[in-house]
Amino acid sequence: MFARRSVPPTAPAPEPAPGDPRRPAGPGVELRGVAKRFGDITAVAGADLSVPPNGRLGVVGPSGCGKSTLLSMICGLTGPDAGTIDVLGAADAPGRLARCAWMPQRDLLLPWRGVLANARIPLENQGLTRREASQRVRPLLDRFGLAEFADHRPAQLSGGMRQRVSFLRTVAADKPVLLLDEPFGALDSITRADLQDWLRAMLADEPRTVVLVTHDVEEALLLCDRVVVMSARPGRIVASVDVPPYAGTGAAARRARLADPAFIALRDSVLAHLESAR
Ligand SMILES: Nc1ncnc2c1ncn2[C@@H]1O[C@H](COP(=O)(O)OP(=O)(O)OP(=O)(O)O)[C@@H](O)[C@H]1O
Repeated sequence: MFARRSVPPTAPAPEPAPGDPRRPAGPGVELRGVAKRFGDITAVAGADLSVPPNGRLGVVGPSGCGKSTLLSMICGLTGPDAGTIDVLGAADAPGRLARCAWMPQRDLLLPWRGVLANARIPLENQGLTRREASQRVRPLLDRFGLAEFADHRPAQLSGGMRQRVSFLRTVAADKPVLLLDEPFGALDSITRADLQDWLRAMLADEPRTVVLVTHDVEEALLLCDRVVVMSARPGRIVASVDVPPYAGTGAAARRARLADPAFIALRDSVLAHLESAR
């Protein structure tokens, strides 16, 4: 249903210069001793995480354990109370924000803008004209099943459609780091599987550093090369599971993976960690 590439082909990109946010320098995403309190609530306690450039980390954990807070700290929108965060060589909040495309749980679509106009916001923010940004984003509408709805306002869309617009906007931002917070939670199972397949194929073609927060353990294991489990609040990393790569893309490869006894054993082990993390 969805085709593979994230952005329409353009002229080959030159190798990013040193200092360019797209150039990997050192670790992809690294957190050392990161903690965050909101008043009396300790949301995150002493988180240590390291994701190599173009690595894909899945984060699972009980509701309220601080997963979303972790993402908003990585991209610099929430300041940690303790610890350090580095994103592709940037330790300061504006530098981290420049390197990250963040898809929050709530879609934050602008109600007065249509689908296309919402999806092109990051490109407008990067200095493209509305026309140039529309040219880049429009081909993606079809791939996300939104072509007929280009001018529809968010209030005219279903929850699943709004989530697809939000996901499209995140991918279209074309940043080297994707922070995805339950990106497919509101989708029906067929569309969800389609978008998982699309994302996996896109990342195979155009690797990026990904931190994926999800309540779906299978989704984390299908899309990521490592999955960490957070404890109930205050959130700590209590388990880390390496996920062996698997060959192929698309629905057949996914189904074979889901039926693989090694995959089932991995899923059960993450679920067991989750149960003891509550
Ligand atoms: N801006 C805020 N002000 C006050 N408390 C907050 C704020 N953001 C998060 N919290 C609190 O911090 C804790 C962690 O919230 P967070 O949204 O990070 O959890 P989560 O693991 O993403 O939850 P869920 O899986 O339900 O989305 C919660 O107790 C929440 O109430």
